[in-house]
Amino acid sequence: MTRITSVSLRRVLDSRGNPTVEADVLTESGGFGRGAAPSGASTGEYEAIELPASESIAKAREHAVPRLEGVYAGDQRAVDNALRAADGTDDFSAIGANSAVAISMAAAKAAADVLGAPLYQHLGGAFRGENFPIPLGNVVGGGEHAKEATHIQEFLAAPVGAPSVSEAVFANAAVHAAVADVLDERGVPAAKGDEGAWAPPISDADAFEVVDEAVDRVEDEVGFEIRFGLDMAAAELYDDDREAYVYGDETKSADEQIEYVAGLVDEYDLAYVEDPLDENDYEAFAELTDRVGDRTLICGDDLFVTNVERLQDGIDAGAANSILIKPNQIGTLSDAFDAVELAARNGYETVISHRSGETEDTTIAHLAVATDAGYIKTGTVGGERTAKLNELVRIADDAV
Ligand SMILES: O=C(O)[C@@H](CO)OP(=O)(O)O
Ligand SMILES: [Mg+2]
Repeated sequence: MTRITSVSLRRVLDSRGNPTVEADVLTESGGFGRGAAPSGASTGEYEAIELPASESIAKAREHAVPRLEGVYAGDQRAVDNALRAADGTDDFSAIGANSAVAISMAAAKAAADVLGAPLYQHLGGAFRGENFPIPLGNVVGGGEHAKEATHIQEFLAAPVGAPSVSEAVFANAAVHAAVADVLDERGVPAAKGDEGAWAPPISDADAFEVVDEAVDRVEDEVGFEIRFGLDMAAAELYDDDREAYVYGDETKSADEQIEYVAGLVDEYDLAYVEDPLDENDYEAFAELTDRVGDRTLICGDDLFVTNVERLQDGIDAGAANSILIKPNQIGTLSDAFDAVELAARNGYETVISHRSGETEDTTIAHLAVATDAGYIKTGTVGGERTAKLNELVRIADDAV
C-alpha cells in the first residue's frame, strides 16, 4: 500500500529567502507526503553536505528518484537506505543532504497518510503522544544569525515548570515580548535576527541582564518556573590560528572559556548550554561537563552533528550530556533516529532542533513527540517557527 509511485522535487523559498528543496512523495494507494529541507548558517564542520538547491534536485532526480520508485514508504529504513545507495558517499555530497532529508521526511508523511495515523505515531508508535518536549525559545541572539548584536548566538527561554506544552509555548512568546519591553525601557533599538529573536546592539553581559529580567517578569506572571539557556555556537567564535575564542577585542583560551561558562551556569542558573566550546575539543567539553553537568545540560550541536560516530566519541570521552538532533545535518530520519537511540541508551538528553533557515515544514514537532525528546528548539515567533510550535499544540490537542 505504501509503495512509492512518484517523487517530485522543486525549489521553494526558505525563511531567509534562499532557495531550498521541497519533495512530494506519492504512494500507489494515494498516500501523499511533502517535506522541505531547512538550512543552517552556523553549520558544523562535520555536517552532511547541502548542495545548491537546483544542483541537488538535478542530482537527486537522476540518481535517487529511480531507485525510490517501488520502495515502501512505510519502511523508512528502506527509503533511507535507497537514498544512501543513490548517493554513495558518507556525507551526501553527491545528491545533497537537502534533497535527501526532504525526500526522507516526505516519505514518512506519505506512509503516515496511507496508515491514517499522525506522523508522530507512525514514527514513534502507539504509546507516543503523552509526553511533550520543553520548547527552547530563542529570544535574543546574534553571532552568525544577526550582525552588530551579541557574540553569543542564542539566548533561549526554557519554561521548565510549564504544566503543558501550550503554556510553555505561550510563555516563550511572552518572554520574547518582555525582552522587547526591557530593551525599550533601556532605550535600546532592536531588529530581529534570522530566527526572529531580538538582535540588539548590546554586549553579552547586558544581554544576560535583559533576558534575566524578562524571564523574571514572565515567571511572576505565569506562576511556573522559567529558566534560560544559551547556544554559544562557540565553533564560530573559535579562531584556529590564535587558538582562542574571540569576543570582539577580547579573547579567551579554552581554560578561560570553561571558567567563563561554568561561572555563567552558576550566576544565571542556566538550564541549558549548547556548543560552549569548539567542535573539535572533546576534552574541553568533557571538563566542562564534569564541572557543571550535574546541574545543566551541556549540549553538542556542531560537536556531534547528529552523527552516531561523533556521538560515540563524545560518550567515550564524557563530553556533553545531551545532543542536538537536526535531521538535515545527517541527511535522513533513520540516521536521526539512530542518534536519538544511542543518546537515550547512554543517558544523554535529546533536543530536536530547527535550523536558522526554515520552512513551514512541521516534521520536527512530530519527531520530538515520536522520540520522547526532552526538549525541542524551534524559535519563538515568526511563521516558520510558529508552524512547529502550533503543530505541537495541535498534537497535544489530538487535532492532527
Ligand atoms: O546553531 C544552531 O543550533 C542552529 C539553529 O538555532 O543555527 P544554524 O541553523 O544556523 O546552524
Ligand atoms: Mg547550535
